[in-house]
Amino acid sequence: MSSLFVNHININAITNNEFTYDRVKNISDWILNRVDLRPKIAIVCGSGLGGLGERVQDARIFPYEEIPDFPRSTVVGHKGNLIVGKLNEIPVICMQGRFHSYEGYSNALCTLPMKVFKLMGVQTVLLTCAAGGLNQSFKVGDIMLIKDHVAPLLWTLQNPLIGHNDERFGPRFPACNNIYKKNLRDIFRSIAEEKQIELQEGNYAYLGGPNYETVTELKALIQMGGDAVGASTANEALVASYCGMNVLAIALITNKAVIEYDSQDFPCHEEVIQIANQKACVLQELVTELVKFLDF
Ligand SMILES: O=P(O)(O)O[C@H]1O[C@H](CO)[C@@H](O)[C@H]1O
Ligand SMILES: Nc1nc2[nH]cnc2c(=O)[nH]1
Repeated sequence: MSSLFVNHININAITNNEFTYDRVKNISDWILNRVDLRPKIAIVCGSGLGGLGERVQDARIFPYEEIPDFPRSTVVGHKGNLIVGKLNEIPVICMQGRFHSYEGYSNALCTLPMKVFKLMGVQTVLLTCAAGGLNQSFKVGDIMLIKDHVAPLLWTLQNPLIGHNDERFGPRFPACNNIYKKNLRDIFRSIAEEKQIELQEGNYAYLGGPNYETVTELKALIQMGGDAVGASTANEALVASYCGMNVLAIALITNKAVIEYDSQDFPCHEEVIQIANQKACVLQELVTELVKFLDF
């Protein structure tokens, strides 16, 4: 089987024709052949949130570069390990670092792990991310449960579902009005309530990055219904849902969107990582409790 990569650059930029069922199955079998556990829950750690992976016990750690046909993590705050083990006694598979389209990966490649999870037998995908707060009532450090997304990039040829559709993954025309499952959000909310952790809920706006947004773009995203903005998660949620898996997604608000022109404030990745690191333990606590309720 020939590699999809030339010097780690994805040569399959537009269609997902190269991500055949057999090729994805090859990756999924490669992982399953190396572990005894059969996780039904997958967790994706966002920028600065990889500490969750360190909570996984009896862990088998696979650096991405060891996994056949897997992309590499190139972003600070994304370690690039796939971890299989137990969180709170529950079998999980955890991505310590994700792939973003601004790294030069097509959205089809960014979301390849979702298809791998599907073929491994995963039923629930838990996505985490760092995001900028568009909703002016949000504070830095808030945790936002994602209710829905708006993703202008996915209205274009960047949509990861473009190309040949293999029905063994999902339908040609998937419905998307119910991606982020209410029952999972309800469970997460009740865990937060019990722990007296304040929770926000809102819509995630997805842009490709790598630049942070202009003031006018931010205003447009607010008009579109966005409460937080980032460069991930929505593409993964779309593909996970298309594959028939349950999706829960949580954004940590690491910065407030600067929606005044001529402001001297500006976002930066160092601050995103710093805030994510500071607040990661709260998110980790919630997720560790949550997995007990997802292993059905
Ligand atoms: O979405 P995650 O991977 O958490 O990362 C977020 O943080 C980075 C910007 O600081 C962007 O990649 C944005 O998407
Ligand atoms: N695009 C984008 N990604 C982020 N990740 C964390 N904060 C932000 C932000 O303000 N914009």
